[in-house]
Amino acid sequence: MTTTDTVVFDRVTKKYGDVRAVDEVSLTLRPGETVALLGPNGAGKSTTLDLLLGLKRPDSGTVTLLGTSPREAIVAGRVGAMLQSGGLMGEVTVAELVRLACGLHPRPHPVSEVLARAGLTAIAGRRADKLSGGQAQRVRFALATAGDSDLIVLDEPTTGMDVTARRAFWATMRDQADQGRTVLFATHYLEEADAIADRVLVLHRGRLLADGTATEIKASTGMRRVSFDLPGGTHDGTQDGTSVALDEAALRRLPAVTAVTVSPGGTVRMRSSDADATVHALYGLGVYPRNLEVAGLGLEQAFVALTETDDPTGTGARTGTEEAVPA
Ligand SMILES: Nc1ncnc2c1ncn2[C@@H]1O[C@H](COP(=O)(O)OP(=O)(O)OP(=O)(O)O)[C@@H](O)[C@H]1O
Repeated sequence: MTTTDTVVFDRVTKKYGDVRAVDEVSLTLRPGETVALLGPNGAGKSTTLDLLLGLKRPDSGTVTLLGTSPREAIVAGRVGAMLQSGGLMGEVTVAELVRLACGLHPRPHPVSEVLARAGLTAIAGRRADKLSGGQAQRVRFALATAGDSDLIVLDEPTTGMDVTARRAFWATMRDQADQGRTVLFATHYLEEADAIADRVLVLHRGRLLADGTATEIKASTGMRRVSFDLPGGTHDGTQDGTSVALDEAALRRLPAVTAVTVSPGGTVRMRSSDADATVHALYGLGVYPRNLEVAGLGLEQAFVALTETDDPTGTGARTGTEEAVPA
């Protein structure tokens, strides 16, 4: 393993016509880091991974892998990748496919070890094109870890895997990072990013909106979650039982509130940029909430808050009116 930075993007831009799929992105990934790449559909995650793997060339800026070009790093077997698309070769067994991948790698691991790590030993004799979705994902994972690579790139790796397979997969990846490898994965599962990644990158409309630990990203929004139950499960939550029109619209008008949902059972969830002011105003309305909780945002809510304030007009206006506040 080398101490050179594993990945360096220096002001990388990739355009498709008028679309800036990747827009002036600069980042550095280091050995031993597990990094999640997050972003809504079309944010530029796959394009970023393609640029990183040398499958696409930037229009401007430079991509450096392990101190050299993506192509050279890949030819030297220093990068293992598990991409979303692509069927597996037919007519061959899982073991034959893994043997082939190991045979092509300059620093291969033993075939039996690769099969075992991916949980494929029991189905090693099956035809590779006759597998379930989750099994096929595990084969792709095996191909990505066939040799001793410095960087492992995974595009939505756990899609289709069941809970047990997912757990085993991430334990293995953690192990790979502990051995000094860099693991970069794109995902839509924010809870996985939160639980597994040392570092989270948030892409939106091609730009890198956030780069930090999950904790830093949650805190960076400056937002808090405020939740409470309305007395009696109704929307009339006054102390003396008299009615206040406390519907979603009224809650939305409270100071600093940026999002509201009210469940049919009367549980209110709000997002606020100043929880003290919001709660104070709530009491000011004569409402006495039960089970009041004020907490930091989860990664999913932080992600929504970050990406929705990055609107195309640059005005910070919210997108969508029927916004949900994930629990
Ligand atoms: N070959 C292409 N030709 C034209 N536009 C493209 C091409 N590939 C991607 N794009 C556009 O570039 C932008 C980024 O796409 P990309 O596939 O990188 O996003 P993504 O974050 O991986 O999305 P998803 O989560 O849906 O997989 C999108 O607006 C997409 O429509």
